[in-house]
Order: sequence, then C-alpha cells, then structure tokens
Amino acid sequence: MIRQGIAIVYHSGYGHTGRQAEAVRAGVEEVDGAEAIVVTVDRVEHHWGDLNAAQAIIFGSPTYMGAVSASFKAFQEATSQTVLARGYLWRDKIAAGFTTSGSRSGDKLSTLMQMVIFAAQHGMHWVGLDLPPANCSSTGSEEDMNRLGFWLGAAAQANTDEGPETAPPASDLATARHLGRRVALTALQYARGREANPFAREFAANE
Ligand SMILES: Cc1cc2nc3c(=O)[nH]c(=O)nc-3n(C[C@H](O)[C@H](O)[C@H](O)COP(=O)(O)O)c2cc1C
Repeated sequence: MIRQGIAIVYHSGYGHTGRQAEAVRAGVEEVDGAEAIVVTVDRVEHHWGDLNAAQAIIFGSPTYMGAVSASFKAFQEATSQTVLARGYLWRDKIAAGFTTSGSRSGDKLSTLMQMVIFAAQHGMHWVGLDLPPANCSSTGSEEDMNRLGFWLGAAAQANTDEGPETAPPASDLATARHLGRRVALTALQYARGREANPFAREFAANE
C-alpha cells in the first residue's frame, strides 16, 4: 500500500488555531494509508526534511490584523531559501489551509488567499473545501459544518474571551477535520494516479 505523509505546519499564539490543527490531524488519520506529521512554525528548522518528504502540506495560521501571523509569515519567507532556492522542492505537492480568528469574518479570506499564493509560488496544487453552503437559511444553524461559509480552506471563529478548551466550537473543528480527510484522500488519489500513469513517471524521472 502507498503510505502518504501529510504534513500540517501551523502557528498558534493562544491555542485556538492549535485546536484546529489537531482536528485537521484527526481527519488525516481517518484515511487508511495516510500519516499526519504536525509541526509548529517555531520548530520548523528541525523538520524541513519532513516537509520536503510529505505528499501534502496543510498550512495553518491565526488571522492577525487581517493576515497570517508574523510567525507564520517568517516561516513563509524562510522557504525562499530552504525550499525554493534548493530546487523547487515542493513542486507538485498537494496544499491546503486553515485559519482561526475572533470575528466570524475577521478578514480570514485574506489569510487563506495569502496561503493560496504562497502554495502557487511553490508550484503546489491547492485543495479547497468541498462542503455545501451552510448556516445560510432558516433551517441552518451554528452547528453546521462550514457555518462560516468559506471554501478556500477551513475557517474557525473563537470568542476572544474563551480559551482553546472551549473555542473554536465543535462545528468549526468538524470542518477542519473534514479538510484533513479530504486532503489525505486527494493525496492518495494523486499518488495512485502517478503510479499508474507512465507519463507521470517519465516526468518524475526528468526532474
Ligand atoms: C495581534 C492580533 C491581531 C488580531 N487580528 C484579528 C483580525 O484581523 N480579525 C479577527 O477576527 N481577529 C483578530 N484577532 C483575534 C485572533 O484571530 C483570535 O484571538 C484567534 O483565536 C487567535 O488564534 P490563536 O489562539 O491560534 O493565536 C487578532 C488577535 C491578535 C492577537
């Protein structure tokens, strides 16, 4: 069986995005043949090899001032030297992302878009969220998965007066779990396609 490493690399200042990262990990681990590797950006210097070896990398950051956090941005900038300059090492990996903020919108879309551009700069393939519209009708509720209505990635909202033991709520964690499972399934599908496709093998041999 092909085993696929799915790396989750994230920053969390106060633990809320960390809860989301754990939910993403749980979703990855639901898929036979997928293994999750969770790395925080402050320890990334010990894990470049794990990220380079992964089939997929899922990025996570809180939304601070309508953008990724400074710590996450420092990680992004470090990849210019450690990944791009060493031979475009993340080209053709699967990518996805998640973010938490205090407000329901909180300008999280900006954070996810920064991650999409970052993935594109690395030649990665972005995977969004395949959940239908939720919490947008008289029968919808805050308990719905994707209650915040994002599709570029998994979004969560954490009340600013609650710690990570109670925020974000279960619906947002279920959304994050769904993303982890989806990325793991996509990575497996991609790996099997590459195995089966002689042109893909030829392409890999020429890299
Ligand atoms: C410096 C700073 C900037 C923030 N900016 C935003 C923001 O732009 N939008 C928002 O909704 N919440 C904002 N927040 C709230 C955080 O997104 C929220 O507390 C989140 O849960 C923090 O995640 P963490 O615990 O993983 O760090 C900000 C918090 C901080 C500390």
